[in-house]
Amino acid sequence: MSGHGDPILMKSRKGGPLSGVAEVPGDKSISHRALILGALSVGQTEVTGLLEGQDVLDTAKAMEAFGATVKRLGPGHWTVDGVGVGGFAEPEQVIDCGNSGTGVRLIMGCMASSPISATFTGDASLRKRPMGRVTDPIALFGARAYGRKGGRLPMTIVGAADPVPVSYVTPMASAQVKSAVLLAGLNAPGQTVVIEKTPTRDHTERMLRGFGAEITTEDTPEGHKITLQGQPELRAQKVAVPRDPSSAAFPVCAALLVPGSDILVPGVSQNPTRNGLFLTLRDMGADIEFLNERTEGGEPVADLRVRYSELHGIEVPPERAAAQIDEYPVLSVVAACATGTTVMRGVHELRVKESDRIDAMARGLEACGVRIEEDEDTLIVHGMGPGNVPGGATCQTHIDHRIAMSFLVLGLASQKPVAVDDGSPIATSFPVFEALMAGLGAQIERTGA
Ligand SMILES: O=C(O)C1=C[C@@H](OP(=O)(O)O)[C@@H](O)[C@H](O)C1
Ligand SMILES: C=C(OP(=O)(O)O)C(=O)O
Repeated sequence: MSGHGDPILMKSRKGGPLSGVAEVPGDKSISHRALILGALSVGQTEVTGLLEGQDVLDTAKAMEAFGATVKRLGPGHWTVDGVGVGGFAEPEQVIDCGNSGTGVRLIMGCMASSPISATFTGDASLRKRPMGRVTDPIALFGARAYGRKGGRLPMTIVGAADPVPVSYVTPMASAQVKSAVLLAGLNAPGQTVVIEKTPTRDHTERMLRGFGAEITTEDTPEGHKITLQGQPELRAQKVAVPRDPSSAAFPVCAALLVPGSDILVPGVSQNPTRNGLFLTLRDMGADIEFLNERTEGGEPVADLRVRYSELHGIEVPPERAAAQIDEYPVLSVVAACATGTTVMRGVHELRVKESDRIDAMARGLEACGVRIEEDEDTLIVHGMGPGNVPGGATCQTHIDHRIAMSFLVLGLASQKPVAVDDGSPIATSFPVFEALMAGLGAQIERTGA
């Protein structure tokens, strides 16, 4: 069964200003989808800027197991020879999605409407995460799921031999659930409809359209409605993956918190379903300039110039939650270093990520001397003001890359160093994090296994 490697103890400490250019890797969500849609297309898809994080590498392996041919030509440069919609072969082995909720949930969706079975597993974090949110809607297509109690991995999905199209209102704000339903709808006849009350990241819709599917979106009284015409022939594409705003968040927040810093983060996706953190930081007083705004690979991108700023706490608009869902851990670090209180409501989805991120951040921040209030759906951070967070703790990361990187950012701005018990999960989404942060002048080190 999947593990996540040996723990890597890491520590960060205060140093001089951060400066230079931070070229963060390709977007994780788009990288997964480029491989998956490439595998479901006819012909050879060519991807540049692919994130070579473990989550995406696990999806690449899975696509091979379902019959696609996936090749690496050079750094971030990959090809996928697809099998076409409905062409997935039955994998001979268990599909191990490692740490990746996106990987497992999207892949379950794409095989659910084919007459094949597949068994999925993942690491100790992924095996705790709920899969019922995907197995419920794919059952409507005719697929069956046999998993552990609570809808947990390992789990076998028996795809529908004779799928029917589905109309589904997502019960939670989740792009993974929306995408799983749309991907299942590809191999069903007729129209599959997804309605989401809160719009979530729209990469699946944008990319399906780019690969030739007939897909429309409209705002209706019931919510944001997406209609997909089933059984299209998807055609191979060239996909240029923009840089990941969720990874950019770490150098951006570090530069805002370390006095005297001035950095440039080029080519970061500014897709409005992903840019919530940058808007929130600006509301807190951050000096972020959006330069050279343009479109690359069908996504709006900009170069971000970020300078050290004295920040103040705010009530974060809850309607912005979906557009910054993965950024709350590092936002709570920024909030701890800001003056005044930051209130984050509408964030219950954080409890079912790689870890319970509300709990992980609350416990670690408390250990670093910050006062926190929380309930099921809320995190409130009482900011201590610039330079006033004591730090000096070892924070538990619970096999969660974003928790690890967030506390390492905190250590750059706190009085005493901050350690994390395990930085190894950082490789799932941001394998060059340490080198990139070192290049900016950040003091982050490994302190032993
Ligand atoms: O669809 C995607 O690529 C993702 C959707 C989000 O998850 P949910 O769908 O669970 O909100 C996000 O947290 C995850 O990092 C990536
Ligand atoms: C939640 C995340 O990823 P996933 O759900 O794909 O594991 C994340 O990267 O923050």
